[in-house]
Order: sequence, then C-alpha cells, then structure tokens
Amino acid sequence: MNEGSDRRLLFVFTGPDGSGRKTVADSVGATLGIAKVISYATRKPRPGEANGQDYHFITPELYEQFERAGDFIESIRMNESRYGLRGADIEQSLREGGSIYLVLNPEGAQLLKEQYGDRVIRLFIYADRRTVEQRQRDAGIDPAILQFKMDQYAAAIAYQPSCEHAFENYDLAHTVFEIANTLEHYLQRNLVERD
Ligand SMILES: Nc1ncnc2c1ncn2[C@@H]1O[C@H](COP(=O)(O)OP(=O)(O)OP(=O)(O)O)[C@@H](O)[C@H]1O
Ligand SMILES: Nc1nc2c(ncn2[C@@H]2O[C@H](COP(=O)(O)O)[C@@H](O)[C@H]2O)c(=O)[nH]1
Repeated sequence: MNEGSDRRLLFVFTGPDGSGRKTVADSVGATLGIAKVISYATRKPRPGEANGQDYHFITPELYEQFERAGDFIESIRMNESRYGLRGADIEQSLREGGSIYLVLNPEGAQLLKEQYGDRVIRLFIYADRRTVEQRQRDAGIDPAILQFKMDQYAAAIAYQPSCEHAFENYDLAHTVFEIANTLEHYLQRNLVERD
C-alpha cells in the first residue's frame, strides 16, 4: 500500500455513469482549487470533450506501450476502449499540488483505495436510473454504449455502502455545495495535522 507518511488526500468521485460525477467533481475541484488527475483513454473524444481536460486521448498503440512499461496503476477495458491512470501522474500531482481529485468507476475507486488506503476518500454520486439514463441520452451518448452503461447501473449502485460519503445529485448547485463543505473539513483537518 502506498500510504507513506504523506497525508495529502485523493478524493475519488465514483458512482453510476451519468450520475453527474464529472460535472460535480470539476465544479467542486474549481471551488476548492484542487487539481484533477486525468485518465488515459483510447476512445475518440465526444462532442464538447477536450484532450487533456476530460482525458488524455491516446492511440491503442501508445496505450499498449504505457501498459507494457508498467506505467498504469490501474487499467480497464470497456466497450472496446481502454482506460487507465498513470501512477507517475498521481505522484507528481500530489507532490506539486497537494490533495487531488479523480473520477473513476467503482472498480477504479476500489483499486485506488487498496493502493492508497485511508488517504482515499470516495464520494459516491447518484441519481435514480431513469434520470441517469435521460441525462446520458440528452448528452448524445451512442445508444449501444448507453445500453452497456445502463446494464452496469445496479452493480455501480451496490458500491455505495463501501464509500466514505454518498450524495444524490439532482440540484447541481446544492450537490456541489454539500460536497465542497464536506471536503473542506478534510482539507482543514489535514492542515492542522501537518502544522
Ligand atoms: N444535477 C444535474 N442536473 C441536471 N443535469 C446534470 C446534473 N449533473 C450532471 N448533469 C448532466 O448529466 C450529464 C452527465 O453528467 P456527467 O458527464 O458529469 O456524468 P458522469 O457520471 O461523469 O458520466 P459519464 O462518465 O457517462 O460522462 C451531463 O450532460 C451533465 O451536464
Ligand atoms: N477504472 C477506471 N475507470 C475509468 C478510468 N477512466 C474513466 N473511467 C470510467 O470509465 C467509464 C467510461 O467512461 P466514458 O468517459 O467513456 O463514458 C466511466 O465510468 C468512467 O468514469 C480509469 O482510468 N480507470
């Protein structure tokens, strides 16, 4: 486990796809001035997505190269696409920017928890199945991918009890406010402990 003596925290936003994890996480991150660590993905960007902001969009060949070099702290395959996080990116962000946040599915959240132990705070973001499906349809997700994501909904929801905190996400401003308040407590506690 990679706990070390450092108490900089990793806030992991998880939950079902379409619950609003990215939207909420980016807003909380901007409010609190916390840096995001971005995954590498082999899929093509969707409309509105930007390289280096949503993902590092890379070719399958480069992904394989990173994987062979043992760069990924965790790596998944989903719908023919690969997604992974480079351990060096996490370590560098922690060194340079203090606490960080990430957006991961429950599998990734669990793997990070196993690696970083109690430095990982999992924030489970959820909404009901119908809302989540409608949001993703409105966002223009490919119907086959949407079906795949909805097939994962129940399994994703089952991860909630494992997480340190859970927040429903209907009123975005309210959700962001609640989470920012919660995270501020962690950040302040850490400042006091490190004095
Ligand atoms: N509280 C909210 N009310 C209405 N729409 C929302 C809310 N939160 C997020 N959305 C919208 O829902 C859609 C999905 O949000 P987002 O991409 O943040 O979800 P996600 O959980 O990261 O899922 P995915 O990984 O599939 O993108 C986006 O169009 C976003 O603008
Ligand atoms: N375990 C990991 N999951 C990841 C990573 N990067 C993204 N994701 C999750 O994959 C799905 C699909 O994302 P989409 O952007 O194509 O809709 C979603 O749940 C992401 O949160 C990762 O590095 N590891």
